[in-house]
Amino acid sequence: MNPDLAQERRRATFDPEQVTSLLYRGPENVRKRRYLQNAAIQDQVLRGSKPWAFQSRIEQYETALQMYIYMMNKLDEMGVTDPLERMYYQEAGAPHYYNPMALHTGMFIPSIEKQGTKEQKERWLPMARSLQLIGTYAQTEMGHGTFIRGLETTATYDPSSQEFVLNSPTVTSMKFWPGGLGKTSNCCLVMAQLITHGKKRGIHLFFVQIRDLKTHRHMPGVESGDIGPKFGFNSNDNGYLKLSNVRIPRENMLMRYSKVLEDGTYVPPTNQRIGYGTMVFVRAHIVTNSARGLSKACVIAIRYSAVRRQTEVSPGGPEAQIIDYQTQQYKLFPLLATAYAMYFTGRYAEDYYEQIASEIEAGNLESLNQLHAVCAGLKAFSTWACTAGIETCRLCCGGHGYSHASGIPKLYTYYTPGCTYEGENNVMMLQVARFLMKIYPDIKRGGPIHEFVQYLGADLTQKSCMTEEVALGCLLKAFQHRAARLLSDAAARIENLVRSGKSRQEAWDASTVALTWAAKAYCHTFVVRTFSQIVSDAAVDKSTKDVLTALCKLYAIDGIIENLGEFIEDGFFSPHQVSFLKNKLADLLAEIRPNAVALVDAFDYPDKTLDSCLGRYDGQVYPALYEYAKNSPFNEQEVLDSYHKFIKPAQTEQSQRAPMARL
Ligand SMILES: CCCCCCCC/C=C\CCCCCCCCCC(=O)SCCNC(=O)CCNC(=O)[C@H](O)C(C)(C)COP(=O)(O)OP(=O)(O)OC[C@H]1O[C@@H](n2cnc3c(N)ncnc32)[C@H](O)[C@@H]1OP(=O)(O)O
Ligand SMILES: Cc1cc2nc3c(=O)[nH]c(=O)nc-3n(C[C@H](O)[C@H](O)[C@H](O)COP(=O)(O)OP(=O)(O)OC[C@H]3O[C@@H](n4cnc5c(N)ncnc54)[C@H](O)[C@@H]3O)c2cc1C
Repeated sequence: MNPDLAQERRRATFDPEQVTSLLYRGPENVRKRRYLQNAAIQDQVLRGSKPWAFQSRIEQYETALQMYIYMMNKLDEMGVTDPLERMYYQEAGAPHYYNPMALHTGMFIPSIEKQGTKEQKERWLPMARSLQLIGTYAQTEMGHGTFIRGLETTATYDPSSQEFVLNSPTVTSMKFWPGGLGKTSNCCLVMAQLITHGKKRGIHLFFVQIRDLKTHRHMPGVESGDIGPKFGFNSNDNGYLKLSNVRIPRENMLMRYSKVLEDGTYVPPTNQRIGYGTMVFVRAHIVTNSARGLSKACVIAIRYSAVRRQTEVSPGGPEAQIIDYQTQQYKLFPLLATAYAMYFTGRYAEDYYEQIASEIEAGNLESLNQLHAVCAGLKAFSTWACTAGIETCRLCCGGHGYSHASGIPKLYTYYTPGCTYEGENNVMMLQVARFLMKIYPDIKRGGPIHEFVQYLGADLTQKSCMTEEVALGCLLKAFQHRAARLLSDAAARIENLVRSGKSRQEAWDASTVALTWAAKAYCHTFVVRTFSQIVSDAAVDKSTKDVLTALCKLYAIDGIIENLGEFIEDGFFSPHQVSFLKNKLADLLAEIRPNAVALVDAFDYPDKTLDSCLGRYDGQVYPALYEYAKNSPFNEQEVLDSYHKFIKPAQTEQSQRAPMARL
C-alpha cells in the first residue's frame, strides 16, 4: 500500500461505509453489488488476455461479444434478473468494452415491453431474452436524428396482403448509428412514417427482421453494415440500414397505444408522443450513468493526486502531494461534489420515472409532459457535467492522464456521446424551455402547478438572505431566484419581440439562447434541491452528515461562482455577500481535503472496474505504469521490422550523402 494513501484513509473523519450505503440504497444492495462484482472479478474467463487499447477494432468487438454472451449466461445461471444488478456484474466483468448488445437489452426489449401489445410481448420477448432475436432501436437516419417527425423511412399499409411495406426512399433516409445494427442484430425496431389509406399518420415503431435467424444472412430487401471507426464505442458495430420494399405482417407494428386495423383504419394514440416513451426511459437512466462516469474519473484523479508528489515546498524539503495545492483542490473537489449530486439526482429521476410511468400505464397521461421535461433536462445537464468533468480530471493527472493507462481517455470517449445520443443536449434544453414557457402563465397567475416549479413565480425584487455563515437554505434560494429571473427574462424578451411585430415562432427562434439559459438554471436548481434534500434526510451519523453537507454546499457555491454574472446582474447578491461565498469556497476546499480519498473510496469501485494504473486502491501507480508500458506490442521485439524497412535504408542513404560523424 502506498503510504500516502494509507495515511489519507487514516485521517478521514467519517465512515465511508455509511456513504456507500446511502449511494446504493442501503446495506443489502451494497452487499449484493459487492457479491456480483467479486463474482465477475474472480472469474478466470473474464480476466482477458491483453489490455483493450492494444487490440484491433475487430478484436475489441469479438472480445466484447464473447464476454457479454458469457456474462449473460452466467447471470441467468445465478438467477440474477434485476437490470441494475446485471449491470454491476457486467461493469466489473468487462469494463473496457461497450457491449454490442447494449441496445438489445437497453432499448429493444424495453420498447417491446412498454409499447407492445400482450400478444406481441408473448411472441417476441421470450425469443429476445434467449437471444434467438437480437434487436436494436433503429430510429436515427443519416439525414435526421433530432427532428424525428422529419424521418423519411416509410411503412405503407397494404390492406390486400395485410402487410406493411417498408422503404428507405433516399440516401438520407438510411438508418444510421443504431448500436449493434451493423453486424450483431438480426432484427430491429424501425421508427418509420406510417401511411394508411394514402395518408401520413406520423412516426411509429415496427418490428423488422433484417437477418435470417439461422444463417444470419440479410433478409430480402435489406442492406446493412457497420458505419466504421468512431471517437469511441469501437467495440460496438453502430450500423446503417437500407430497406427496399421489405414486407412485414400487420401485427409487426407496435400497437399498444395506436393501431392499424385490418382494413387500414388508423386508430391514433391518446397522446402522439407516447411512442417516444423509450427515449424518456433511457434519459432517466442516463443521469445515474453520468454520475458513474464522473465518479470513476474522480476516483482516479483524487487517488492519484494523493500519491503524486511534485515540487519542493521549501528548498530541500519533501515534495508536496499534488492534492495539497489549492488549485488542484479547486479543480477536483467541486467535481467530486458534482458526482455525488448526480448520483442523488439520478436516483430521484429514476424514482420519478417509475411513478409517472405507472400512472401512464393506468391510463393517466396528465404528467407525461412534465416527465419528459424533467428527463430531457436532467439528461442534458448531467451529461454535460460528466463530460466536462472527466476532461478536467484528465488534465489533473498531468501527462499520465493522456495515456490509456490512466483509464480516463476511455471514460471520456465512452461518456461524451451522451451529450448527443438520446436527444442532443441543446435540443433537450429547448424542450425544457418549451415546457416552462407553456406553464409560465399559470406560474404568474399562481394557478395550480407542481411543486417542482412553484418557486418560479417568486417575487423577483427580493434580495439574498446570505450571511457569512452561508446556509444551505439561502444557497437554494439563490438558485431559485436565478432560475425564476432567467425565465422571466426569456418570457419578457419573447413578448417584446411579439409586440414589435414578430410572429410567436419568430420571437421564439430569436430567443433560444435566453431560453436555454433559463432551462439550464432550472435544471441546476433541481439538482441543488435534490442534493440538499437527500443530505438533510439521510439517516447517517453526524460526522458523515457534516461531510455530505460540506460537499453539498461546495456544489452550490461552485455553481454560483462559475455562473456569477447570472446571480449578480440584478443585484441579488451584494459584493459583500459574494466575498462571503468566495471565502466559504476556500474554507470548504480545506474542510473536504482530509476526507477526499475516503469520499472517493465510498463510491466503492473495484480496481478492475476502474481499469486504471493511476486510480488503483493500493496507490502502486508507478510499477503499474511500467507494467502497462511493457505490454505494448511495440515491445514484443527488441528491434522492429520497420527499423530494417525504413530507418536503416534512410540512414544508409543519408550517410552516403553526408558521412556520419564519429560519436
Ligand atoms: C435499471 C437499469 C436499466 C437500464 C436501462 C438503460 C440504461 C441506459 C443508461 C445509460 C445508457 C448508456 C449507453 C446508451 C447507448 C446509446 C443509446 C443511444 C440511443 C439513441 O440515441 S436512440 C435515438 C434518440 N433520438 C432522440 O432522442 C431524438 C431527439 N428528438 C426528439 O426527441 C424529438 O424530435 C423532439 C423532442 C426534439 C421534438 O419532437 P416533436 O415531435 O417535434 O415535438 P415538438 O413539436 O417539439 O413538441 C410537441 C409536443 O410534444 C412534447 N414532447 C416531445 N417529446 C416528448 C416526449 N418524449 N414525451 C412526451 N412529450 C413529448 C413536447 O413537450 C410538446 O408538448 P406541448 O405541445 O408543448 O404540450
Ligand atoms: C454513440 C452513438 C450511439 C447512437 N446510438 C443510436 C441508436 O442506438 N439508435 C438511434 O436511433 N440513434 C442512435 N444515435 C444517434 C443519435 O440519437 C443522434 O445522433 C442524436 O439524436 C442527434 O441527432 P443528430 O445526429 O441528427 O444531430 P443534429 O440534430 O444534426 O445536431 C447537430 C447540431 O444542430 C443543432 N440542432 C439540431 N436541431 C436543432 C434545433 N431544433 N434547435 C436548435 N439546435 C438544433 C444541435 O444542437 C447540434 O449542435 C447514436 C449516436 C451516437 C453518437
